[in-house]
Amino acid sequence: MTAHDIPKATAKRLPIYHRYLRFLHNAGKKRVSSTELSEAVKVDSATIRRDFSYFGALGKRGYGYDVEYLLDFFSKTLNQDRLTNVALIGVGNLGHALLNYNFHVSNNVRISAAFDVNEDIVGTILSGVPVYPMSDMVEQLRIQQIDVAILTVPQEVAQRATNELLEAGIRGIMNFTPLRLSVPDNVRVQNVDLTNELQTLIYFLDNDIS
Ligand SMILES: NC(=O)c1ccc[n+]([C@@H]2O[C@H](COP(=O)([O-])OP(=O)(O)OC[C@H]3O[C@@H](n4cnc5c(N)ncnc54)[C@H](O)[C@@H]3O)[C@@H](O)[C@H]2O)c1
Repeated sequence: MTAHDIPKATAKRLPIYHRYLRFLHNAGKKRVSSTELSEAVKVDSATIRRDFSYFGALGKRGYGYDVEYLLDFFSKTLNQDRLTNVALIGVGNLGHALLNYNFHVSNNVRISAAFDVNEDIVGTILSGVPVYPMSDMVEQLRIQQIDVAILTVPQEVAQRATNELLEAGIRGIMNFTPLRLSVPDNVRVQNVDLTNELQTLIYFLDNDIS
């Protein structure tokens, strides 16, 4: 089974499993039961067993799951062994926060180039990441073989910046702007909306849905 055949909901949980397995492995644990895993990652054990079943029978009754084997398996599935360089477009409030964070918990993704129009920061290095002018974007993305970008520009310029990203051959955009971007079918957009997330949380609390 390839990553493409895994249901989307399962694929979304893989990084959560992966992070906890890495933690267990670092702590020297050799095996873990689905109940233990369930309590740690807050996913019910039936879901965990079903998720894992997509990868073949990985668990053994009465033994649980082999931590090292699972970790190795998930690392490969998630491409954790490969470093992916990501670009950040728009280094304002949110962009700065993301640059500071720079995905420290993960060994395999990092923002390696940032782009902005603000003359005050262009040409500087922020949190170890060079900030280039937008006019260098197409060239830099090609040189650095970057095909994923995080978009944190003002809404009014979001489509324009996206068009430039498309010109540079981008394949995936993590879109923090409120604009629904127009992209061709072969480009994937992941919209991130914290307000939405917060409202969903409040809705669940108000309606007592677990
Ligand atoms: N999804 C969320 O939950 C969430 C949360 C906060 C903000 N946002 C959105 O994220 C975006 C950024 O918010 P912010 O508070 O960091 O804004 P900001 O104004 O602080 O930063 C925007 C940055 O983009 C740069 N910029 C402007 N035009 C540009 C262009 N054409 N090309 C490249 N860079 C350009 C600016 O110089 C600035 O550095 C906004 O669209 C905002 O609505 C989303």
